[in-house]
Amino acid sequence: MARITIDDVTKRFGGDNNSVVAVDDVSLEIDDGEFVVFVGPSGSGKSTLMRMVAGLETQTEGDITIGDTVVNQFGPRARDIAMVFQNYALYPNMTVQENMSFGLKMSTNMSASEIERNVTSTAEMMGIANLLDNKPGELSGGQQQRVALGRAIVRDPNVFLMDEPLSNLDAKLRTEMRTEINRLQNDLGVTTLYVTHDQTEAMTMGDRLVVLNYGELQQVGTPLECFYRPANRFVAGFIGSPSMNFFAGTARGGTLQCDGFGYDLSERMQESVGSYGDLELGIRPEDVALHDEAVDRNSFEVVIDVVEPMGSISYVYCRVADQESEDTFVVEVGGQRPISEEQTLYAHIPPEDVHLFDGATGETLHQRKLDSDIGTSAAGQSQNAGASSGTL
Ligand SMILES: Nc1ncnc2c1ncn2[C@@H]1O[C@H](COP(=O)(O)OP(=O)(O)OP(=O)(O)O)[C@@H](O)[C@H]1O
Repeated sequence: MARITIDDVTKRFGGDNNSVVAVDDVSLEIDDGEFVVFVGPSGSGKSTLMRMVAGLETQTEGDITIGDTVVNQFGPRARDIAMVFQNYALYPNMTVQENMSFGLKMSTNMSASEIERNVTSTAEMMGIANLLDNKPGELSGGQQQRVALGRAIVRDPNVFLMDEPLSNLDAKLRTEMRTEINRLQNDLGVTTLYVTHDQTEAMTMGDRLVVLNYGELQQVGTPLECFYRPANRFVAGFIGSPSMNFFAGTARGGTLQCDGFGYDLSERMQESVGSYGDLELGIRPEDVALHDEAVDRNSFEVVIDVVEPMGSISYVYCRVADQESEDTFVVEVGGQRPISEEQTLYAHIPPEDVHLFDGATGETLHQRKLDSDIGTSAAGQSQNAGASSGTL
């Protein structure tokens, strides 16, 4: 097990004239035994950051420390890490037994019988003991992924690095393996970095999320902190599914004038943001209410675009009435509530659930109220990149 420190790390690809900044001055501390998920859209620098920790890529600037050792000059072998990739990277001509033994044979002085014992017990733990004589081509995707995980675990490394390990699996298997990786990480207690672009995966795995966009750190915090206390509009929009709804508007004298409706800013909101300026109002789909009539000044008529039944809930895609804009926002309602596209309904946005963002910078200016303290992150630190925490 090991603590990992990433210190002012930048990675630029290409020459001076057409260089790409894949990772931009990222600093991060990962605790011994912690499970940290790098999450962000495609091209945000997640894999590059992980590959630098692995020693597969060299940073342009900054230091990476594993345990007490600055590993900048060390190749992957010397870092005592095990990686699991999206494409499994199993050797097709070797049996499962041989695939799992290979790393141990190459990098340890273990005897053949010791290696066999370790491989067998890990294969039993992973539920693949009956497949040890098979070759990867004879296995399903889920079984291959178990072998890839088993091969990493049997090496008993200081650090696990996993780059989108579940993205080739179907939805059901993905959910199963997600639970399994959580359980394994918990049992083994090995420091783990996990890359995904899937925010649902990110929310359900890991002690802390590292949210990246365009190579820049947006927020580091527990999944709940990132969900309820997003550092900026990007995090608010990225974490949570369906995404937070946003309404752009201009505040004048305490009323936020959005396209098609005015929203009275509460006293608490005005304390956070003032009464004038360009803002974006953010509200989660589960926090918007749909009524048969306007309940107060902060209600507005909507046109129902599409109703998506999901079973216990439905997603209702709405537009603000009498607007040319085709933009929709989504409301979550109970699955048994009958809603049709022909109905006239009014959306109500409760002030206690509203987030407000700076219209120009996206910085969080005001956060929703919470019923309880969501706690601090596992490492006792929540790093909000360039954002105020706002008023509760
Ligand atoms: N070897 C390379 N040469 C040039 N540019 C690269 C190289 N590797 C990555 N990049 C660029 O660096 C940026 C970050 O890429 P990276 O693969 O780290 O993103 P990512 O968040 O992991 O994306 P994805 O989810 O699509 O894998 C992208 O703009 C990418 O095009």
